[in-house]
Amino acid sequence: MTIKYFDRINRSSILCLIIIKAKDAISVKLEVKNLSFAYPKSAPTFSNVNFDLHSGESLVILGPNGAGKSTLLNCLVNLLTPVSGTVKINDAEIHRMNPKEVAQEMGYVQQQLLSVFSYSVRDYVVMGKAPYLGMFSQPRKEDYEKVDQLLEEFGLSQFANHSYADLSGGQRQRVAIIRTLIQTPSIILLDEPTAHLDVGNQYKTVEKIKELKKQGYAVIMTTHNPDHALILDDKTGILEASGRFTFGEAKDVINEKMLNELYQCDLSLKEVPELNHQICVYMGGKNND
Ligand SMILES: Nc1ncnc2c1ncn2[C@@H]1O[C@H](COP(=O)(O)OP(=O)(O)OP(=O)(O)O)[C@@H](O)[C@H]1O
Repeated sequence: MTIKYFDRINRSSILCLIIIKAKDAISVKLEVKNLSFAYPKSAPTFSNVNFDLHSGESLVILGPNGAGKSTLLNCLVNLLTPVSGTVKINDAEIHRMNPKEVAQEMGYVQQQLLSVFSYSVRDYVVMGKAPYLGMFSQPRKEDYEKVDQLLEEFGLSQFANHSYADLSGGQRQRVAIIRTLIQTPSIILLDEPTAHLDVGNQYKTVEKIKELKKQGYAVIMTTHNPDHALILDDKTGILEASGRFTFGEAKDVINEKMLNELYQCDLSLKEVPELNHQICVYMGGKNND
């Protein structure tokens, strides 16, 4: 088993959540077969993870703290080597690809975003182009124009010339997503992209993912909020503490029994007439009264 260095993420501009984009309308297929992983001298983190994801689809991965969601994403982007199983993008096995090739296909926004960069936000974001640049080449004017356009779209223009290190956790998270979009991968993974966000920015992020799907991206995100899966109403993966992974449509895999067992908490699913999906509500023990 090989644990690759975190530092590679910066060099190759792989960022953590997963999004897949159809480059120039090319359709993309991510195929995960019988994927199992264990840290050294530890019980398996997960076993036999199986799913396919296509361009324009999203996969929301739910699971309690420590279940292995980040570990699974790290295996998908080839930062961790699984004990067994395969990950293929358009039939190419990811473990046979070099870091630059992986970064051209997959953009990864990790959960822990380092605050050590002294670059301006604009320069940090444009580094998303790194997988396409030669050793001595520079980003082009069009690359900076795209950066400025995305900063504007995400409401972050006023921070363009600020130091990345001075941003708040939530601002860094959104800037990291923009850097991933500049990377124009075929696949983007987002690990808890809403973790540092206020409630408004959480839902804006979910809406952004809907937009990205429409543009042809496929998105994989981890979250602790089942409502994100219910809103996106697409593929959902449930990773239990036991390492068992269940994959299916949100409406087929999310139910009250599953939620209560997964989170060891009194949760209900409620219909909201104005919405065409259910929402998850904490019952505060009312179900046990
Ligand atoms: N480098 C490592 N070596 C050994 N064990 C590890 C390592 N990294 C993580 N773990 C363990 O693997 C398990 C899964 O961790 P992981 O971070 O993937 O879970 P998670 O579902 O993403 O958790 P959270 O929701 O709290 O972010 C945990 O028990 C964690 O302690």
